[in-house]
Amino acid sequence: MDPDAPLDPAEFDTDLDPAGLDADAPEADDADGGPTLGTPEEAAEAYGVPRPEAPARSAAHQSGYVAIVGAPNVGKSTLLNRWLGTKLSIVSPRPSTTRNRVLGILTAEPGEREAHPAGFQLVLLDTPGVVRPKYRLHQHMMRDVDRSLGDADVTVFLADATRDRLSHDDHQAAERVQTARGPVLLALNKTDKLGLVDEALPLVALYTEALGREPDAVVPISAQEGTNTAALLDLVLERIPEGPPYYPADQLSEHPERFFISEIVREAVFHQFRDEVPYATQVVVVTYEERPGRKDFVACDIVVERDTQKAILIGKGGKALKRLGQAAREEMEAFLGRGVFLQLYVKTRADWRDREGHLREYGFGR
Ligand SMILES: Nc1nc2c(ncn2[C@@H]2O[C@H](COP(=O)(O)OP(=O)(O)OP(=O)(O)O)[C@@H](O)[C@H]2O)c(=O)[nH]1
Repeated sequence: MDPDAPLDPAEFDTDLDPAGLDADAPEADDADGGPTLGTPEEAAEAYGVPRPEAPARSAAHQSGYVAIVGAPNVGKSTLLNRWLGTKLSIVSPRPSTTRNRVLGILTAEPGEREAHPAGFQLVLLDTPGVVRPKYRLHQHMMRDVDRSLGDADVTVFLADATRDRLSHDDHQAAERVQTARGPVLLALNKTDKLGLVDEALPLVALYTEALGREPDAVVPISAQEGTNTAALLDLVLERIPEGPPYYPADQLSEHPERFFISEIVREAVFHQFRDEVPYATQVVVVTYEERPGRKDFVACDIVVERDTQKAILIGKGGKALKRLGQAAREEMEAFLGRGVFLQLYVKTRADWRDREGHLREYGFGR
């Protein structure tokens, strides 16, 4: 059997009412629920980290880069989405979902926010979870992390508040964060899972030791519930330089729609398949056509490393692939706000995660 032969194109063309992603997005930063953690000052005091002198709130427009860095699965993409008030970066319960740095642009135009009347623009960088590289792919991912740390005016070092000690990946992340160009804010996430926020206190000392310095601030948050995420944003803004916007006010990202389309398929793979399959999967958008008066036409290759993985993705009688396509199409329609006609093809590229040629073809290392 030719591994590259297209399957019967899985066609997913039912009439779904495309719903705006915003409809499901949590209210930006004022959601109820989770423990109330108080002001950043109280939080910093509770966590025994003196809050250093923060610069006075700027009267001029501010702009800068903010890197969100941490071990896999700590909630970096969830925080990016929370701040943007929309789902831009894919999220899954499995570690190492994010593979490229995902850039989201948060703009407040002059007069839009009372606390920041001059307006601001933050270029938020969601980075892949820090791991010890096992494949060449991981090396590219870690280069993305380092590049983000080098670009960032402020780094948010995100950690899981529910751990009782640092994992190997947390240590690796702390080591990389040591190279951050600007201030480092330690945010302890998932506090909604704690009975008392104080349970996370011992982590502050452990992270301080791993970083080799005191963080510039410590903030317990819940990215999922929106607890203290606005306070964290305020602490970030206090450290962002004055400057003009880099991007037009209505631009949310610099990635093309094709990038998000491939990420949506990849996210669906993470949600529907277990073990190694999602990690061995890359998605390439082969065709993306907007067709006036008709649904958009999207064709994607789903690339895996082994024929056994291909068989799993396709499933008996193509059932698994059909289910995957249906979920991905619904998400795409919500993202694009338009109807989509989606075709998926599964292909095998042996060991692509370790083949420089394939990695370049898939956009790593550019
Ligand atoms: N309870 C709880 N779960 C959270 C919170 N933030 C994120 N999560 C969950 O943690 C899991 C990982 O979240 P992601 O945002 O994908 O984490 P990430 O750090 O971007 O992950 P990688 O891509 O692996 O680096 C998902 O199941 C999220 O729903 C939180 O504040 N509270």
